[in-house]
Amino acid sequence: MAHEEVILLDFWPSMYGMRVRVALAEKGVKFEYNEENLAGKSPILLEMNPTFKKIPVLIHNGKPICESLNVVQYIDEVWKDKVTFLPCDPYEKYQALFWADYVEKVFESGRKLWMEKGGEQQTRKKNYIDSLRMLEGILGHKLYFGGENFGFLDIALIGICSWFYTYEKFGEFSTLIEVPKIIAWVKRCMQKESVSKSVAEPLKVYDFALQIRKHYGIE
Ligand SMILES: N[C@@H](CCC(=O)N[C@@H](CS)C(=O)NCC(=O)O)C(=O)O
Repeated sequence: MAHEEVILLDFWPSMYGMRVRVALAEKGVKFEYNEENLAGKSPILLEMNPTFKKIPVLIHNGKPICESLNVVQYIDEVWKDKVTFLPCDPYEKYQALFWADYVEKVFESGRKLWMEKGGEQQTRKKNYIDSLRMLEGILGHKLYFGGENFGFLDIALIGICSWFYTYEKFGEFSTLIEVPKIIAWVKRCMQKESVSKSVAEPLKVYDFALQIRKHYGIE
């Protein structure tokens, strides 16, 4: 493709942002990274995503694409010459999209582990672990969710590895014991530079979570 401008509006601990970072790295697309301050959103974020005012936003030659799974599909279609994320077979493709959508539930149950307080932590923990176990079943004995290749569902989920430590600390469990195949999958994914260079450092994320809890008086 001729000269093009690719800008990513992002926030470093965001699992949604990590999807886009990994997708761009997988395709070898160079981009300008713009870190957002979500407590004081930039005029460009408000202009580029007036509907939700959320990161990530990919700005391709001046035009915004919003919603992380949408952005990853866009990247897959625009930069076709490298790897492909979604299978060509319609059934396989829509299965991948279905499970990528399910990942939202996993992210949301993980968020409740560290953002909510009160007596329901055992239920939250169970919901979170059950949701990951469901995905563990989908992974089965495959190398990646995409089979032999790292694909769309792998990209949709991988950012969660930056948050495992935080979830473990607040939920008091071991991810390795609960979902060992997911941990083995994370290790395989981390061997890819596109992943290891794009995901956030778990201890830094934990520190961030502690600050947010303090800010909202969750202690
Ligand atoms: N469904 C959206 C979720 C994105 C999202 O929740 N972004 C958060 C950061 S992780 C955000 O920008 N929050 C700012 C806000 O809610 O005001 C996606 O997949 O892109």
